[in-house]
Amino acid sequence: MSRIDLDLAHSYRPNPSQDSDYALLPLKMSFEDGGAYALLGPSGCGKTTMLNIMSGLLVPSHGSVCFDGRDVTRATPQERNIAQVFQFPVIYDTMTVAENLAFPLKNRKVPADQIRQRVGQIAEMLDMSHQLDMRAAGLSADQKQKISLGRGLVRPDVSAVLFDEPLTVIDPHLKWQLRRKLKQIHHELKLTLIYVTHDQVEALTFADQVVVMTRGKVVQLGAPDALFERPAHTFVGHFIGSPGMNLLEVEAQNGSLRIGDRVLPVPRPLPEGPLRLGIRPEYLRLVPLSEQGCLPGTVTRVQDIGTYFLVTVDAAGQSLKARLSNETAIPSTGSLVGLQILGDHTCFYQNEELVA
Ligand SMILES: Nc1ncnc2c1ncn2[C@@H]1O[C@H](COP(=O)(O)OP(=O)(O)OP(=O)(O)O)[C@@H](O)[C@H]1O
Repeated sequence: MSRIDLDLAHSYRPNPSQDSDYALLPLKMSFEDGGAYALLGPSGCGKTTMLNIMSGLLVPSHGSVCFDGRDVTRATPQERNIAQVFQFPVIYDTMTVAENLAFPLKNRKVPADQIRQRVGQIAEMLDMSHQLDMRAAGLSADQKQKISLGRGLVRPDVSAVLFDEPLTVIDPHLKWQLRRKLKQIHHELKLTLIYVTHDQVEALTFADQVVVMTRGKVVQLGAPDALFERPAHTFVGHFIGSPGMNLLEVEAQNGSLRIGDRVLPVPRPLPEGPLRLGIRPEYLRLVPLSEQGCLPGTVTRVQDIGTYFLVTVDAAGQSLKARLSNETAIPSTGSLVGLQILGDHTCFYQNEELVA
C-alpha cells in the first residue's frame, strides 16, 4: 500500500487559459496509506479524471503524482501496482467464481495454497463462499459485479484499490449491504481504497475521508462529520445533507448582523461586509416570537417525511427549511414563528469559503 501525493492540474485542451478550460484546477493533496477515501461531487466535476490520473490511465497536463515519494506520473497502472473496479463487471464468463477471484493472484505467480486461502477469505467477506464453483456466466449482474469487487480486493500487495461508481448496477437493497460490507472489509484488509461516487450516502457510509469536488476544484477533504458540522465551502453545505444547509444573505456591520430589515447582535467575531450565514435544517430551531434574537418568519409549507417533519419558513425575504422531530410541536402553514439561527452550529461564509 502507498501514500499518494498529488500536486497537479489537468486540462483536456491543448492551451488552457481560463479556469473553465481545466477538468482539474491546480490542487495539492495526499491520500494516506491505508485510508478509505471517497471522491464525491456532481457529474462532470472531475472525479473520474482524478481517479484516472492516480491509476495511470491518464497523464496530468501539469504537475506530478507520487506514490510513497516516488514520482510515478508517467508510470502505467501495472507499474503503479493499482487494482481497479469499474461501473460494470470486468470478469471472465467462462471461468468459475473461484477462478475469477484467483486470476489477479495467479498472474502474479502467488503460490497455490496462498491463492486458495485468500480467495476463500475474500469470498467469505462478500458472502460468495457458496458460489465459488459456479460459472460466472450463469450469475446475475449483481453477482458478477461482486466478483469484480472481489477481484479488486484480492491482492494484498496493491498500492491502492480504485473504485469508479462500483455499485451502479447493484440493486438498491444489495447496494445498502455492500456499502457497509466494503467499510468492514477496509477495516479488515487495511488496503488504501479510493471510491468515486456522486451519491453522498454512498460516500459518507463508506469513507473515513471524503474529497468533495465541484467544477474541477476540491472544496473540502474531511471526515463525514466535519462535512456535516463545518462545511468549508457553501457547496459542501448545500450538497451534503437532506435537504442541504440553509444559506442566508447577511451583512456584518459595526458589531451587528443585518438580515433583511432585522439587526441581530454578532454572535462571534466576523469579517465586516456581505456574508452568507449557513445553518443546517437539523439545527434551525423554531421558537416563540418573543424569544430574544430570533428572526420572525411565516410557515409556507409543512411536509410529513415519516420519521420527521420538514417545515419551510419564509423569513427576511428568504426561504429556510427546518427538520423537526415528530415529538416537537409542528406549526401549521401560515403561522408566524421565530427562527433561532444563531448558535454553535451556525457557519459564516465569505466568497463561499468558511470564515467563522
Ligand atoms: N476525454 C476527455 N476529453 C475531453 N474532455 C473530457 C474528457 N473526459 C472528461 N472530460 C471533461 O472533463 C470534465 C470532468 O469530467 P470527469 O469525467 O472527470 O467528471 P466526473 O465528475 O467523473 O463526472 P461523471 O460522474 O459524469 O463521470 C467534464 O467537463 C468532462 O466533460
